[in-house]
Amino acid sequence: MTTLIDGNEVAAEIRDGLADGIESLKAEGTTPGLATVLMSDDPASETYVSMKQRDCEEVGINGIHVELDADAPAEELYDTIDDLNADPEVHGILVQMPVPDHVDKRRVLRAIDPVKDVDGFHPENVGRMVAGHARYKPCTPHGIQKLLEAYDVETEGAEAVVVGRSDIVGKPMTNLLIQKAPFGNATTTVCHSRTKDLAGHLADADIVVAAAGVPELVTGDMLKEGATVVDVGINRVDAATEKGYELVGDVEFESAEEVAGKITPVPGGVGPMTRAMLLYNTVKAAGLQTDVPVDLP
Ligand SMILES: NC(=O)C1=CN([C@@H]2O[C@H](COP(=O)(O)OP(=O)(O)OC[C@H]3O[C@@H](n4cnc5c(N)ncnc54)[C@H](OP(=O)(O)O)[C@@H]3O)[C@@H](O)[C@H]2O)C=CC1
Ligand SMILES: Nc1nc(=O)c2c([nH]1)NC[C@@H]1CN(c3ccc(C(=O)N[C@@H](CCC(=O)O)C(=O)O)cc3)C=[N+]21
Repeated sequence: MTTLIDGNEVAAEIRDGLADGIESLKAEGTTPGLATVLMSDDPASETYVSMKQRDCEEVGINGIHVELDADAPAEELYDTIDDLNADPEVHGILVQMPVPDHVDKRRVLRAIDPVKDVDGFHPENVGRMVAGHARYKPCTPHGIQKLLEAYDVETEGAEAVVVGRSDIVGKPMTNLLIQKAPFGNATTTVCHSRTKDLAGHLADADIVVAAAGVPELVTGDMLKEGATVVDVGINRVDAATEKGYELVGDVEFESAEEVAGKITPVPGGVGPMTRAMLLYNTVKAAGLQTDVPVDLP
């Protein structure tokens, strides 16, 4: 029997687990605040950001949203970040990626005060994570570790294959999986667009994390019997639905489900976990900035 990994359920448990920390902060006069900054007309980005704001409201985090025109001068974004860095009510800042081409993405990541960088993308935070003492683990890979924990997936000694090497998913996921730490200790292979024999690598994998942004790249025939399959991909493909599209992952669910031991769906798998871990990092950030001890789930 294949187990469906329910990201909505585990994300709800994480959100519940944040209530005590949020209470402790409020008792000391602090409401955790998360600022989201959107500089894009992309409808998918707009959807994600509004979901993040709704999550904040649900758990009692103060959500602040800033929207900039996609063709506004880059300076407007840099100035916005400076203002949010200086605002004591803002404990976490997320600039939705991608930013327009005329904006220097690396400058954006460096501009965010590292203690408010709840994405964990600032070079200082990347360095800390790689060195094994993360301040904020990046939300998607951290959420995946929480899913593995919730479904008793043993990573120690496992063969893991990460498909994709992006700065926001593939690289940090690989880093966490190879760490000498809980939900690490996996023997990890990273595949990318120049990989010659993706199927050959996948055939040996006990754990597959698919984050390529290619609809249904990974199919059941490539997988090892009983593998745990984590599908990060969120691809909008044209379909005769009310919205005119449907979401598909980087894994062909129908064929993969036949072979996998445990598998995440899209939607309802990794996506809700990414959002839950953003709330987690925001509560942690508020604790660090106010010296209030907070218990985290
Ligand atoms: N569920 C969630 O919470 C999140 C979902 N996503 C989704 O996850 C997917 C990946 O996102 P992200 O990491 O930002 O994407 P990027 O486009 O930044 O990176 C994609 C990676 O996949 C590799 N790749 C592309 N094609 C292939 C292929 N045919 N075979 C093997 N590797 C390939 C690329 O290789 P190369 O480096 O050589 O170009 C690259 O490393 C997207 O669908 C995105 O929407 C992203 C973030 C969070
Ligand atoms: N600075 C920054 N940080 C990010 O974390 C970040 C980013 N930029 N840019 C884009 C990607 C993508 N991402 C998602 C988060 C949640 C869902 C999510 O909640 N998905 C739901 C449903 C989505 C839907 O219905 O459209 C699900 O999978 O069930 C998806 C994608 C965060 N990202």
